Amino acid sequence: MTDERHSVRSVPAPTVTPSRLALLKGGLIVSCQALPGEALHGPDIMARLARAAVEGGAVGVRVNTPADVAAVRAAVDVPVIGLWKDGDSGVYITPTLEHARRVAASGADIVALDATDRPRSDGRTLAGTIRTLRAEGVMVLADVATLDQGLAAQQAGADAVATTLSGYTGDAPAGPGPDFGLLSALVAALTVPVVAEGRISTPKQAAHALALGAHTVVVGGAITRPASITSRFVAALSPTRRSRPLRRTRHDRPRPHPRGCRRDTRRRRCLPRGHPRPLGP
Ligand SMILES: CC(=O)N[C@H](C=O)[C@@H](O)[C@H](O)[C@H](O)COP(=O)(O)O
Repeated sequence: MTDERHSVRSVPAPTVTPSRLALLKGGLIVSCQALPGEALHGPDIMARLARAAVEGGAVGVRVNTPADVAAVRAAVDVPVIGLWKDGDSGVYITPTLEHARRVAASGADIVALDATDRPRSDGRTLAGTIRTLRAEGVMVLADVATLDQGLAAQQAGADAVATTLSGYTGDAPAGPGPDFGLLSALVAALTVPVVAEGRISTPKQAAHALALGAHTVVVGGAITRPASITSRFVAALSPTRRSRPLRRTRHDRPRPHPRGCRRDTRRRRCLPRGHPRPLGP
């Protein structure tokens, strides 16, 4: 369990209306997330990242942890999709009803949660969780990996469904790019808005998702994870010197240390062979 639950400041819950979802239609949502151990981790930095995304034209942002949601909520006036990653296996995106309530209370306009059919750590059913949140006035974005999960989430009352978890649950291997197949299937079968999310790394892919019928498109790492972006360039220049950003979730699980690397314990990362040890704090 992360310690953000103890540090979040209280923010009045926003007035939640379906028009919040309408505001996102046809636009780009930028996922502003940095996990503990990553250079950009922290609410203040996420707030600045969210502001930069809005300056660039984002119609919404997606933010992890109550603390980051509160900071971002105070910094931007676009809809905030909040979530709370807890753990790195099984159901870890807003895994329980209490996680969802805390995210909503921190100022999220919409709460994203794992809507797969896997067991939830509070023993509640997905349907019961969604029903309770909706009764409390919380809008729910259901993160799914399959068409059946999308149908079940809609049936349970989710306001929208996202392809977020495709490739991360063992239902199907993650491809290198977005799961446009699942997106199309969800668009054809559901009446609630479908959000394209996961491994969208180019403007062309984002535009294609909209052309396939996505209500809105979420892009994360390709915009807000400079370590990952840098490593792609580094790998292209010299694959043997590839640097590896620290990853914490199942989605971003730590990768094996490269042969001959040295540990930089102070910054909790590994240094490729030949990398100079950093100076200063
Ligand atoms: C699977 C999972 O845990 N996804 C998380 C959901 O909040 C984030 O780590 C992703 O960055 C986000 O979904 C955006 O995706 P991408 O960074 O690929 O554009």
